[in-house]
Amino acid sequence: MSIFNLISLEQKQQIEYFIELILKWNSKVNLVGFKNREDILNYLISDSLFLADFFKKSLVFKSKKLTFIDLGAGAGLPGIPFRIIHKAGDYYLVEIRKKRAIFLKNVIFKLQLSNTYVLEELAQNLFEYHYSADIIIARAFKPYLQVLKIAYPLLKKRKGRVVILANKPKPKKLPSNWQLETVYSYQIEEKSRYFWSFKPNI
Ligand SMILES: C[S@@+](CC[C@H](N)C(=O)[O-])C[C@H]1O[C@@H](n2cnc3c(N)ncnc32)[C@H](O)[C@@H]1O
Repeated sequence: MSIFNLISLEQKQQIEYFIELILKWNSKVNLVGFKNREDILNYLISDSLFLADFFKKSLVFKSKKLTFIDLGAGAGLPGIPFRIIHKAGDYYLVEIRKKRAIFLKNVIFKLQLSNTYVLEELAQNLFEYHYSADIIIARAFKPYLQVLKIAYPLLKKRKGRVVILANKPKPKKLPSNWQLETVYSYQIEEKSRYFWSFKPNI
């Protein structure tokens, strides 16, 4: 069964509108490498749907009032399609490039995504600006060890989790202040992909 069968007609329409906006803006702002709807859907958006499924099934994430920080959001992946499905809590998309941040603000406005915000900041500065979160998400942002380093102070107070979208079943090595709590695996176009969910050792 396709992961797209798990979402409502309204969510499918919002995702189609998001793809339309990506394709429209992509001619002027370098957002994504893929140039057609099918590839964007298969290779970029599917991950977000599996991510929503992962959150739905995981006991750790049952609280409705979670705060999410999505590091290096780019064109809004995995954040925007995830947010179309998972509407609870607050969601911060962190993106340092101005044009991409403007695109993200435009998408949030057009799709009327509530409690979803863009931070045009360096991820490394968030702690200094007193941001913190329950869940830090990263897809194609930086090597996982760097993501964990940036995320650690942001999660410390809330005993949260870091979820990294990966192409390998598990990380090679892990710093002593982290443990790998869960690995969720799924397939896209017959290739395996993974969510690594890390818990800080506090
Ligand atoms: C390779 S793209 C991935 C985008 C998206 N997560 C995806 O999976 O398609 C990485 C994004 O992170 C942004 N970025 C890189 N370093 C950053 C930093 N230190 N703080 C905030 N954003 C950063 C880049 O501008 C870029 O849009």
